[in-house]
This record gives sequence, C-alpha cells and structure tokens, in this order.
Amino acid sequence: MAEGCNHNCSSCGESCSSRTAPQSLLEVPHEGTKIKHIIAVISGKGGVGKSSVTTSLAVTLNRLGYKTAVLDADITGPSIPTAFGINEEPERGGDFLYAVETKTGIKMMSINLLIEDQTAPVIWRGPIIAGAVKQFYTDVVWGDIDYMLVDCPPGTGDVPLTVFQSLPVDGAVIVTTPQDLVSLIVEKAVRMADDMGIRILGLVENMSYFKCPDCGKEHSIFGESKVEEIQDRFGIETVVKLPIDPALAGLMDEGKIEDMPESKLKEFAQTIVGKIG
Ligand SMILES: Nc1ncnc2c1ncn2[C@@H]1O[C@H](COP(=O)(O)OP(=O)(O)OP(=O)(O)O)[C@@H](O)[C@H]1O
Repeated sequence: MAEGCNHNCSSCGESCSSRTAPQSLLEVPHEGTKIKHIIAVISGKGGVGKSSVTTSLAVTLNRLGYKTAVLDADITGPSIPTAFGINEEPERGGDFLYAVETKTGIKMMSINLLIEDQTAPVIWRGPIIAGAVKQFYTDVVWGDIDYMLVDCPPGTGDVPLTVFQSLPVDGAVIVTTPQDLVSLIVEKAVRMADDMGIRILGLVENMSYFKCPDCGKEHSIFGESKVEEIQDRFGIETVVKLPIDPALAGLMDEGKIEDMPESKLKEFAQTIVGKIG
C-alpha cells in the first residue's frame, strides 16, 4: 500500500497492488469555479448546426434564469465568440484566465479569444488540442455556473473522448439534420456516449424543415425527418425539430445570437433540465 494512503483509489495515481478501483481521469477545476452541471453538445458529422444549437441553447437556459457558460471545445473550428459578437482577450490572473462574459451574462471561453489572428488556422495535433480543452476547464475561472455547455467538434475523435473522460459530464445532446445517413451517424455518437457511460439527454434535428413565410406550409428541404425512426431505434425520449431559419443564421453571423426570438428550444431545455434534476 502506498505511503500516506487515504483509501481513495479513484484519486490516487500510485501503481499499487492493493488498488480496489481505477484512477479517475476527471480533471479538477480552478478553486474559483463551481459548476453544477455539464452538458456536451455533439454531432456525428460537421456542418449540422451544432454551434448554432449550442449558442441558442445557452441563450435559452440563460433566459430561463440559469447561470450559463459555454466552453468552446471545437478548437480547430471555433465559432462561439462570433455568434456572441465577442473578440476581447480574456483577463489574466497569474497562471489562469477569467472566462469572458457576453452582454447577457453568459460565461465563455474559446481558443479564438487567445489567438491574435482569428483567421489563422489552429494546426495542432490531437493530444495538444485535447490538452487545450482540459485547460479550458482547469485553468479558467468560471465562477458559479448552473449549466455549462461544451461545444464539441464533430465526430467521435479525441476531443469528445477527452470531454467525456475528463469533465464530470451529466449527459449529451446530439445535433443532427434530416438525411439518409443520419441513422448511421447518430448511431456512432450514441454508441460513443454509451461506451463512456454518458447518457443522451436529447436529440435536436436541426434544419428539419422550412416553413414558407407566405403560405405557412412546411417543406422538407433536406429530406423527410428521421426523428421518429431515431427515437424508436435508440430510445431517445426528448427530441426537437428546428426549422431552417435564415434570420437565425444572420444573427449568428452578426454576433447577435442573444437577440434571437424564443424558439422550440425552450421546451427542450426545460425537459433536459428536468432530467438532470
Ligand atoms: N436552423 C438553421 N437555419 C439556418 N441556418 C442555420 C441553422 N443552423 C445552422 N445554420 C447555419 O449553418 C452554418 C453551420 O452552422 P454551425 O457552424 O452551427 O454548424 P456546426 O455543426 O457547428 O459546424 P462544424 O461542426 O463543422 O463546426 C452556419 O452558417 C449557421 O448559421
């Protein structure tokens, strides 16, 4: 048994013959950070509107009265600061950073706030990227947060894996679009979460339909919705279909996502909050 053993194997890194539990890989946040719940936002593939959904969900949770934060873990394609219209450098204090605050009080951290030229590509290998994501959790003072949303890069690579292993994630929201391959793509995301012991809180089918502003008829631009099929197949109870909304895309581009009108995400957010408890 290791010297000074406190019998808590999960927090001990010693290679010890008396080990009764594996070492926890969970990172420890800064002492100035108190986060109650963490939700990872994932997608099987890129361009489905994951960042758009993350920021809209953050705005919705914030409006519901929860202290909300967004950790932009999409290191090579960060778009969270743009959506909030923020390009200020975070305040530094010793060897840590303070999360920046949007105009409505959402806390945020992104690699784009730390690089001088925001158009320069971040060309880092997987382990460095994963390290940066961990540091956004450990070396950033987030303050008191009810819900932190983690915008993961698309796919099932290093970063979602790091987020699931290193952060105390309560569950994941999967973002998808209606298309033939969606079932396969969602299955990958569901299985990754399952394998890591992370529960799926809900599924967002983004750009599900377009509602004609003249006649009100709904058109399935990218194909028929696959939501019901996915619900049955994977047992995901909470789903929402979001329309193609050019005005929302405009708000994202202009950095005014906080001016978005109330959306179907409100009910969705209330349901997942109820699930987390
Ligand atoms: N419901 C929507 N209606 C109209 N445009 C949308 C909608 N959702 C997202 N978009 C637009 O689609 C583009 C891609 O969205 P976004 O950046 O959120 O995707 P993403 O899944 O995060 O991409 P990636 O994973 O590749 O970083 C953006 O220009 C965004 O404004």
